[in-house]
Amino acid sequence: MKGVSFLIFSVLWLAMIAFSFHYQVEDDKKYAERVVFKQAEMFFKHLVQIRQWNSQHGGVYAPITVNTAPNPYLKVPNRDVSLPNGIQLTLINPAYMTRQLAELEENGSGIRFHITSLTPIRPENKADDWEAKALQAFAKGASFFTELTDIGGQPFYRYMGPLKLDSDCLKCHADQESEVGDIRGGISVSLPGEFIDDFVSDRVERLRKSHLLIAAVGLLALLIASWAQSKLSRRLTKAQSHLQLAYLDSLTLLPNRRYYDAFLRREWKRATRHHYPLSMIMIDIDFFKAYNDNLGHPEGDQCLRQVGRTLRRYFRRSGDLIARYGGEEFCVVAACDSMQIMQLAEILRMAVETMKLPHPDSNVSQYVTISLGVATLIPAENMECGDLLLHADQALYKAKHSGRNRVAKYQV
Ligand SMILES: Nc1nc2c(ncn2[C@@H]2O[C@H](COP(=O)(O)OP(=O)(O)OP(=O)(O)O)[C@@H](O)[C@H]2O)c(=O)[nH]1
Repeated sequence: MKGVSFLIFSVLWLAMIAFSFHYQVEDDKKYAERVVFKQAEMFFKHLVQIRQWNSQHGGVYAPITVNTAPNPYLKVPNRDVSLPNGIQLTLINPAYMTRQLAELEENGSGIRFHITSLTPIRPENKADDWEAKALQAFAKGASFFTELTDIGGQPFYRYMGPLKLDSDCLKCHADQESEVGDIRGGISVSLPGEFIDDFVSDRVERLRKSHLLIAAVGLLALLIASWAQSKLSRRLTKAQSHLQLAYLDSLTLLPNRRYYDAFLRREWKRATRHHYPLSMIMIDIDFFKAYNDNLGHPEGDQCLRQVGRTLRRYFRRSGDLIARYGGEEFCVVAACDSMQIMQLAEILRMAVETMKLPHPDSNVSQYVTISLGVATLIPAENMECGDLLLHADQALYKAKHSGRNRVAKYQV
């Protein structure tokens, strides 16, 4: 893994961790909200049960005190009674009881609930804007209404459920034009937002720690992988350069004799299996000894490099090979017929001649030239690849002895 890849993977990894953190925090918040609304719903249902108990008894009597004054909106016979010992009692109906409980609850736990209706008998039971919205929703068939909203600038999780008129209710509400099953109003339950703040901040802290740990472990793993990979690639590069040294001629950077031998054997076997012709060109620089003698060995090396570069330009196909055979000799192996190899040989000869590399001591040209011996065989089981080499060598001998700077073909 190179530096850039390591950086990209690290950024991707950290982005994934950030996404996971954000997703889980949001999910936990939603979960906490669901729990709070569920609590509010249970609170509402519990209140309804208590109210039912009260209405089943037609209300309950309690001593009249400063906090429990007779309910002026309760128009029933025997609302206030006196015990023989003189104690004054007043009837507490479900609505009155709910209001009293609401006061206790708000002062105690901070949970607020409010019995309300769109047409309240008691002005204090008037619905606030949010409750009015909920009551309108009940009128359209909603069975409950929830929202995270604010009361007096403070966040509250609010739940509201409808109150339906039953036969016990009619004992007190007989004067109203209502029937059993009608929605008489509702009770809103409001839980302070701060109820879940502690839970959420605790979860966020835990998630932050676990995500930081996972991010660090991931980065460490990436770092180790990157280090291991760069070590491996260093080894590979080293092995590759050893391999190149083993198979490349260091002067011309062409494949060397060892590579050529292996290549020829492999191509020979393949051509034998598939019965197609294999051709070879042996190439030798003309009067190279004289070139060396005249210009010096370093110039001779330079000449070999230039000839090698020029010849190499014609070999792009993976099935063809040009190699430095040894000394000032080059060798070509190609999977083609005799006509094609003759054409290629002539192209190579002209390519070297048109380099116009001055040769001060050549008998055939003022420039460096080459002689080429060409041979083609369709390999068979009873032949050897050395036969092809021998034929090409004999053709080269012919080219040399018939004047140099030419192509000669092996003739049986
Ligand atoms: N500079 C240099 N010369 C080399 C290298 N390898 C072989 N030679 C020289 O190549 C020359 C080959 O000479 P010969 O085999 O006599 O052939 P020639 O002079 O080219 O004559 P013909 O091939 O008959 O045209 C020798 O002088 C070798 O020293 C090399 O790597 N560098």
